[in-house]
Amino acid sequence: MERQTAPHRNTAWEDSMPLIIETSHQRSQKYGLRPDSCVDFGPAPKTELSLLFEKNRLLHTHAVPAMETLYQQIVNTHNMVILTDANGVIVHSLGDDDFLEKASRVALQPGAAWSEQSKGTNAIGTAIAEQAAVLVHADQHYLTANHFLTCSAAPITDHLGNVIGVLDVSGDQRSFHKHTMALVRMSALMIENQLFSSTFEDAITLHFHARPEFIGTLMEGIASFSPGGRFLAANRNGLFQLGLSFKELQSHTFSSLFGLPVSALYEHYRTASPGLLNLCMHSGVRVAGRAQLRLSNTVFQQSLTPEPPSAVAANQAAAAKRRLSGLRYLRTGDPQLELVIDKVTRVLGHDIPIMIMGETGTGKELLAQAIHNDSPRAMSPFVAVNCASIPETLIESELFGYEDGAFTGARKKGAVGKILQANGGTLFLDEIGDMPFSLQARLLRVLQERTVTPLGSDKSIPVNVELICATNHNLRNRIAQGLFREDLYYRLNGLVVKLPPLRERTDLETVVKKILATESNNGRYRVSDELLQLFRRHRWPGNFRQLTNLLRTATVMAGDEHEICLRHMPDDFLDDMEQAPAKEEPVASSANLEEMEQSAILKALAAHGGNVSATARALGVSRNTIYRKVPNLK
Ligand SMILES: Nc1ncnc2c1ncn2[C@@H]1O[C@H](COP(=O)(O)OP(=O)(O)OP(=O)(O)O)[C@@H](O)[C@H]1O
Repeated sequence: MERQTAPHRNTAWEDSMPLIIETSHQRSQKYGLRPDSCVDFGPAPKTELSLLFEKNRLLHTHAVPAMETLYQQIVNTHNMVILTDANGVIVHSLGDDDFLEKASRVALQPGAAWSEQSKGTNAIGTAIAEQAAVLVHADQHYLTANHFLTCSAAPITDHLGNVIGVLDVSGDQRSFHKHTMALVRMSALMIENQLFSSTFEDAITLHFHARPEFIGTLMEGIASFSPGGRFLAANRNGLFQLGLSFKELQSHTFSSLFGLPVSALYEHYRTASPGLLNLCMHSGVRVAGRAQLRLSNTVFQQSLTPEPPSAVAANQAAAAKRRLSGLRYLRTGDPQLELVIDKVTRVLGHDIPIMIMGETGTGKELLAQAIHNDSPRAMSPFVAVNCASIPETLIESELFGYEDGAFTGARKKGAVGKILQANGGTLFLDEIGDMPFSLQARLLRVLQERTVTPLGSDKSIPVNVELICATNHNLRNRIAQGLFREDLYYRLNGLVVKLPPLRERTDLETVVKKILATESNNGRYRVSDELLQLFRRHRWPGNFRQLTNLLRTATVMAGDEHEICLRHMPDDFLDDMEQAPAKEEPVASSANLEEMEQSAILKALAAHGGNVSATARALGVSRNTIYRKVPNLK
């Protein structure tokens, strides 16, 4: 019987697939598997899962944002996004509920092994065996039990080129989409770049490309050098552009590769607005570059001294960067946001916990970081913890830290928890509503007693942190459901602010321009009027995260063109627009009536500069009504 191939095949990469599948089937046979083999689909024991998460903590941390972004692109398509370790064991998965249930029957869940040895030909195992992106469709899977699937996987490699994991999208084979593989490969690259950026501190990192507009995109090459200019590593695109292997590059320096002494690089960044570097690679190809200097955990864009940077320079540059990411840079003209910024500005430095509410991607973390940067604690650490993305079993050790050998799988020397890491600075607890109930009492104790006791230790360590929390749950509902402690809630909600969703923002055009300026590095792109109209009608379920991602891809699609228009939009975005042509009018349930009332009051407040009496007069209601309807105003 002829095996099915995924529809719409046409690239060279796709042409090599039949051979890869054939070879993989031969390997599967050698492993002693039979197409009708029954494999173990049972869930993995909890202890094994804890160890798996602990071993892959770094990969997981950097992969989750890319996975969530990827998932937003394929939501409601009967697909799931999967992250595995280097052996094909699933570490994390996100998916549509209906498909998750079906998937759990073939063990597409954390702890399950998808190496070729255990499941025969499949995208994850075959991507590991081939060290390449692989699409396995329907009956190309070796096991008959997996024939209902279509899977696209891309390996994730570290800065040395070792495969450390796999990113995969698996779904019902009837939901095959020709863009999925490209999305998976782009997301894997994004994770690799994230990991790469976090690997080197005390280093010069050069972002480069032959076309300046590609700097800051996924296409850019990245290479790191020691402060003295010795080559350390390059990302996948960096190696490709340099045209040398990692081994060959090890004997090179910044100067031998880019024809410029490191001292000239420092000199370049002494000027007030240094612009892009114009470099000539050892091969004679000219590239544009932007250097980034990382010193002792501090990232900064521009070295301010002629000498190899000192700690003083690092502090100056870090301060410059902080000024550029303070609250006033979030002001882009939306009245609801203006009100939020005014409120948080008033409590800065008063040790009042701030609770930021808002849908996913509305910029809660960005706001928290800006609050920290403008606060008197700006010189101390800002530490963010996402309570929803850390597996429940790890939150406790992540937050409180642990002593040597406190639990199986713990690192030998113990670890400092995030609370202590934030000492003197700000602790940002994202998705606080997802904090396990059992840990909420411990967190409350830390806040009240201002001490932390690491796991496996009997010593309490004094700690002083400013707390900012964020949630997209309604915490009062969670209290009513017995999922969130009321006492913790009242300890956390000193000032509650709500970030408006993108669809309600009145500054969409400014926001789009701002994102395009950041993404394209030199502001060369603009969005066509027609597309902007479409953006205004869209519901933006992923808010800023979705918009940023969409514009990032669009700038790559637009290439040399200056105007981004409909044809640069991905199909799924256009499909969404067709299905939901206009922002739906809100259905008047009592819950969203309340929200609508609140939103109208907030808008009126903004129009009256936050003056409650003037707002009350304008709306024809009493001041008390306003305080009652917007309880966070006090
Ligand atoms: N005002 C803004 N201008 C430009 N980009 C923004 C803005 N706000 C947020 N973003 C971008 O949107 C993405 C999501 O932002 P952020 O992580 O702060 O949102 P969030 O509300 O904390 O999301 P989640 O609830 O999912 O954790 C980030 O890439 C951020 O840089």
